[in-house]
Order: sequence, then structure tokens, then C-alpha cells
Amino acid sequence: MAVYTDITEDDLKQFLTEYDVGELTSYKGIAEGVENSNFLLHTTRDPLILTLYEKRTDERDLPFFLGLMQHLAAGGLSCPLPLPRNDGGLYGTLSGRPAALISFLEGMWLRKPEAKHCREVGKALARMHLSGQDFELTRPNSLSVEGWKTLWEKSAARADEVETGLQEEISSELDHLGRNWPKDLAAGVIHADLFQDNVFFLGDELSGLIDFYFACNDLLAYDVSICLNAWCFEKDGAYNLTKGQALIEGYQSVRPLDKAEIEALPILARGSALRFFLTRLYDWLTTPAGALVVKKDPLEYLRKLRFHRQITSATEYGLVEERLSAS
Ligand SMILES: Nc1ncnc2c1ncn2[C@@H]1O[C@H](COP(=O)(O)OP(=O)(O)O)[C@@H](O)[C@H]1O
Ligand SMILES: N[C@@H](CCOP(=O)(O)O)C(=O)O
Repeated sequence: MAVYTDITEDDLKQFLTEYDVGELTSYKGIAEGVENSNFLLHTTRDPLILTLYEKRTDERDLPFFLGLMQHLAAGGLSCPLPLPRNDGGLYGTLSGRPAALISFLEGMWLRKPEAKHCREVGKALARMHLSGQDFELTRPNSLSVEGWKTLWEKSAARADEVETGLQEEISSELDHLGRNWPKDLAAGVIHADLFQDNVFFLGDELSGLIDFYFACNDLLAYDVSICLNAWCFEKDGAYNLTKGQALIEGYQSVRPLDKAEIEALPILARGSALRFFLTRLYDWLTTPAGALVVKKDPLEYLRKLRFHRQITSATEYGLVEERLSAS
């Protein structure tokens, strides 16, 4: 359960006086997510999500994240909308943390997605990329190659506690990615964390995207590689080619990848696997026992990273040849 900061009813009621949301009738912590503290609020009007921003969310980035949700929603993408305070601001302070109210999105995230769902995710991701093109704020990706190095420095000395030999393997992986990371691919606003728990469905229909708190400006195809990692591996670690094909086809049906992006997919997927390995490793080593959060397994992403090292062409992710030669 991700509730790092507890709130009192009195403080919450005081916080809500700054908004036009009706009377609070109940609230409870949400037992999901790992980054921020989330609460479901019922009021005499619509249900709401209250988010208290924690360690990895820099308050200075909130105008970007919350403004992006407004921008994407205005462009027709289904995502939560931040509620403005009476003074027009998009967030305030609660229990000493920056805090915002966002609209409640109907739907559920899928525990067992199928290829047809991956196709919808690919489409939604591409729509988000197109819609983000005219968003006026920018935010560099603090979790790209340089950020990975900083994270790694904090965990490297203890990495072999998790698996023998990791220190050497990851250091050389970082060197490799640093030397070969693509620079000249199409870039724009990316979600950067479009995992299963951040995509809601109503039945088989995608009802919206949530959790834009890693969104940033980076390579668009890097976001595709994040989704391949998050959606197209089975629990036993096997890559599901059918899901990969569906996700890539869904994406390309809205925004075709160009030749350079396609050729870069294997290295981008290596990088995105490393990125999630590193945050998970850091959390694994530093989250205190008894914290109200379910820690995620870094080794899942180490296995994915090793898989991507063997890939020589995007066709091995399910990209079909006709597309490759046509672009
Ligand atoms: N706008 C929303 N509408 C409905 N549920 C939400 C919304 N935002 C968050 N949630 C719920 O809270 C959980 C955690 O939210 P998330 O933004 O992923 O947190 P974190 O950033 O801590 O990972 C989600 O899995 C979902 O159950
Ligand atoms: N998706 C990341 C962790 C971030 O959690 P989220 O709940 O914000 O998606 C991972 O799986 O490592």
C-alpha cells in the first residue's frame, strides 16, 4: 500500500475548504502504487483522488505534470483532470506535502492483459505522443542515462547482495548504453511509466491513462520500449511476440515509427529495462522493513535487460517486415 504520509480528517477538511468540491463524506488510503500517497475521497459531489507527492516527485515539476494532464484531456485523451483551487492554483499543501486533487477515472487495470489490450495501449501511447507535441512546458528526463548513473552510484556497493556479479554487469551495461544511446530520434512528451497499473479499461475498452508523474521530454520510441517491457513479457519471463506485435501495430496505426526509431528499439528497450531495474534496486535496498508499500522485484527487470541484449532487430519484438521496409 502506498501511503507514506498519513492525513487527519481535520487537516483534510481544512485543505478542502480551498476547493469547490462539496462536503467530504469519507476517505481512504489506496492500497496501490509505489511513488506517492493516494487517497480516494467521497464527497457530496463526485469522487476524487487526493495525491500527496513524495520523494521522487519534485514540487517544481508539478506545473508540468498537472498542466500536461489538462493539455492532454483538452486534446481528447482520457486522463484525470486536476481540480483548480479557489485561488486558481493546481495544488496546495497537506500534512507538510505538496498535494493535489484530481478527477476519478472509471475503470480497472488489467492483471492479465491480452494482445488486444496491448494494441489499445500502443494506440493510446501514440495518441498521447501526438497530443503532447504542442504542450508548451518542457521537463528533461531526470531518469535517462545521466540519472541512471547517479542512481547506480547509490546502489552499486550493495548490488551484489541482490545477485552476485551485479556490480560488474551493471557498470559495464551503463558504459555501453552511455556510448551507444541514440540522440537524433523523434522526441516529445512521453509518459515514461505506462505500466499495466497506469492504464484503465472498462471491459476490453481502454478508458484512460493515469500517473503522469514521470512524464518528461524524451525520445518517443523510448516510451514504446517501456511499454514493450511492461506489457509484453509473461510472468515466467518469456517475451510474448504476439503481444509485442499488437502493441507495435497499435502504435504504428496512429504514429508510424521511422527507420531510425525501429533500428534503435533494441537499445532503447535495454535502456528502459535498466531504468526500472535501477529504481527498483534502489527501493529494494533502501525501503525500510514495515513500510506501507509493496516493493517491486528488481530482478524481473534484470532478466528483461539480459533478454534485450540478445536482440539484434526490432522484428524480434514482433515488428512486421513490411512496415520495416516501407518506412
Ligand atoms: N484518477 C484516478 N482515478 C481512479 N483511480 C486512481 C486515479 N489515480 C490513481 N488512482 C488509483 O491509485 C492507484 C495509485 O495511483 P498512481 O498514480 O499509480 O500512484 P503512484 O504514483 O504512487 O504509483 C492506482 O493504481 C489507482 O488504483
Ligand atoms: N512502474 C514502476 C514503478 C512506478 O510505480 P507506479 O505505481 O507509479 O506505476 C515499476 O514497475 O518499477
